[in-house]
Amino acid sequence: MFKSPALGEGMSATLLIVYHSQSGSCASLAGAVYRGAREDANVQTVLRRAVDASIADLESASAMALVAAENAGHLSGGAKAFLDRVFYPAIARDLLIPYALLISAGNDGSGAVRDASRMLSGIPMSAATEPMICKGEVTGLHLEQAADLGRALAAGIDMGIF
Ligand SMILES: Cc1cc2nc3c(=O)[nH]c(=O)nc-3n(C[C@H](O)[C@H](O)[C@H](O)COP(=O)(O)O)c2cc1C
Repeated sequence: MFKSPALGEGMSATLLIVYHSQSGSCASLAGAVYRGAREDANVQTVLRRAVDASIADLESASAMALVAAENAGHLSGGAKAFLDRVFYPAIARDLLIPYALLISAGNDGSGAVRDASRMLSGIPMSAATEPMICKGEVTGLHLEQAADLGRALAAGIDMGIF
């Protein structure tokens, strides 16, 4: 792939993957996104737990993937806390970077998509892809789809689309 023409001098092409996981499901999906994205040598890929992710991580990212679960019909608390923390700082910095949502859910996921989309659109960040919802136990197919998401996001950054 080629170097993004959209990047200025000194800026890096970086995909930020932020995840919150209790049982390990979202962690394994985030890891698959990471592995897929890492295939593109022109793009730096940063994997952060939501509790550790900062506005500085977001500031240096060309795009973000948020991987989180649905809990009680809403975005999981750890992911919500991350968005709460960066919301005003991101607005202040005009961080209009594109994002992708990957939701792990027992049987629904729509509430988590609604919550995350609503908060991110308020910054306002734009959705780079349709939200991906993985229902039930994480399967090999889910992991492959997550890796494909990572590849697609990295390719978009590399080509200067994001
Ligand atoms: C407290 C709790 C509430 C949950 N609520 C929902 C829910 O409302 N809808 C749903 O589809 N799955 C629900 N689930 C299932 C989780 O979304 C699912 O197990 C997911 O894979 C958890 O990922 P994580 O452990 O990596 O955070 C819930 C799980 C827990 C522990």
